[in-house]
Amino acid sequence: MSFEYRVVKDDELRAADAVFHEALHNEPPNDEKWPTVSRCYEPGRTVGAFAGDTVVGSAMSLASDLTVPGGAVVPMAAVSGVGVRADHRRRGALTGMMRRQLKECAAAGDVLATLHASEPMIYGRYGYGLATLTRIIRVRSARATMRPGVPTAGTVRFLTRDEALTLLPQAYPRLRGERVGMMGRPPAWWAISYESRMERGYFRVAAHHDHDGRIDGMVGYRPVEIQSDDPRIGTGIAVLDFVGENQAVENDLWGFLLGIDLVEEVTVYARPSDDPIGAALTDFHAIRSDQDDDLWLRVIDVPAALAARTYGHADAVVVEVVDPLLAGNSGNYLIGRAGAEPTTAKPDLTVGVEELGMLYLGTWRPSSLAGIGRITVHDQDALPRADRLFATDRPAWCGSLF
Ligand SMILES: CC(=O)SCCNC(=O)CCNC(=O)[C@H](O)C(C)(C)COP(=O)(O)OP(=O)(O)OC[C@H]1O[C@@H](n2cnc3c(N)ncnc32)[C@H](O)[C@@H]1OP(=O)(O)O
Repeated sequence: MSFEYRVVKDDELRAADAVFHEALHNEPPNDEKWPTVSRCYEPGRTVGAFAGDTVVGSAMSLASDLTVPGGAVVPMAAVSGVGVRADHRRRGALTGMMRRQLKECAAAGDVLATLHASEPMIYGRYGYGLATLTRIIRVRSARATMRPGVPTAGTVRFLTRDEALTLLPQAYPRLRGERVGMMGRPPAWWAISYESRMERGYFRVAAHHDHDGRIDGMVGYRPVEIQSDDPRIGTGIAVLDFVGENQAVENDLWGFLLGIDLVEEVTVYARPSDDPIGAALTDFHAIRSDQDDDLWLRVIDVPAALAARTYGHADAVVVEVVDPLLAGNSGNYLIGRAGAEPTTAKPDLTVGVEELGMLYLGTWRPSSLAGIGRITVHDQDALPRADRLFATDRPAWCGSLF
């Protein structure tokens, strides 16, 4: 059976959303919850796979933006809500939707697309490369004491639902700062990550306020059960959002979370790899952390993306980009301190568009990818230059789950 791929109409959105919920083994929202869930979708940005009139696959995106090396903010599609009905799987529905979605996003002017992958084996074939890494940090509260002298910056206070949904979107752009990999949070993001979670049940939201009462940090968390036969073992908390404007604010947010009574373990799901919490505690063994994949990035418009970021100090290299899905991207690019532009010069390196996504925010060095056979080197002398050109000062990090 072949599918039709097209943009989902407004009156088909609920059926498309049900496909996604069922693909994740969740019950689709009832009439009461649908008004909130419908706000998680932006009009005209959901692509469906249709068998006749029936939607059997769905993939949506939000119109957002991403901070790239050098500080430019680039239009980005934040892809989410991907699912195919279990009785229609492995017949190409996802492939058809991904291809159609890339075309739609390109037409909308998105230079990049990003997603968080449920399974890492899936999205490389569509040109998504693992572009930022994150740390899942677990802290045993009972062993966690802040060292004396750790700077603090204000106070933490719980927000009501209405406060959270009005005050946090206003505060976030300032907190985002210039960190590479951080993204804009459009209204639909707040519907997905805060409003829906608050509506589904217990989701606590607290904001950090500076000494003038201005919000400069936020955390959102929910309690989770810790498996144990010991009835005295308390609960755990899972922190799904944790952003502070500066280190002192983040120290306070950590202090707040680790000070909540009857909590055995605090797990923060998305922290940058350079979060210094371990060194801020008296007992480094109070924490355990796992590296995890964060943003998968697909460059939709290669010339625009390469021109948008800045590069380190090194002589130029010529990089050939190969993009089997969006042919206009394939070609040679001269990349140097002054920027990047198409060239007819012969390439020093050849990279697939997936690997370009891995290099773009500075997370991986070209020489590392060459060492594992993921990019082809025509001139070995170009590799250290490419390493310096693509390098960034600080690890890229997104921090917004979607
Ligand atoms: C960004 C997000 O929203 S993440 C959430 C993603 N959603 C889910 O995980 C929900 C549960 N899973 C699903 O709904 C579906 O299985 C999907 C969406 C992952 C895949 O949909 P399908 O229509 O079956 O994919 P399709 O038939 O187009 O397969 C495309 C390719 O990916 C491969 N593939 C698909 N799913 C998987 C998987 N889980 N593991 C490994 N390979 C996979 C297929 O083998 C195929 O490979 P090929 O190109 O070499 O032929």
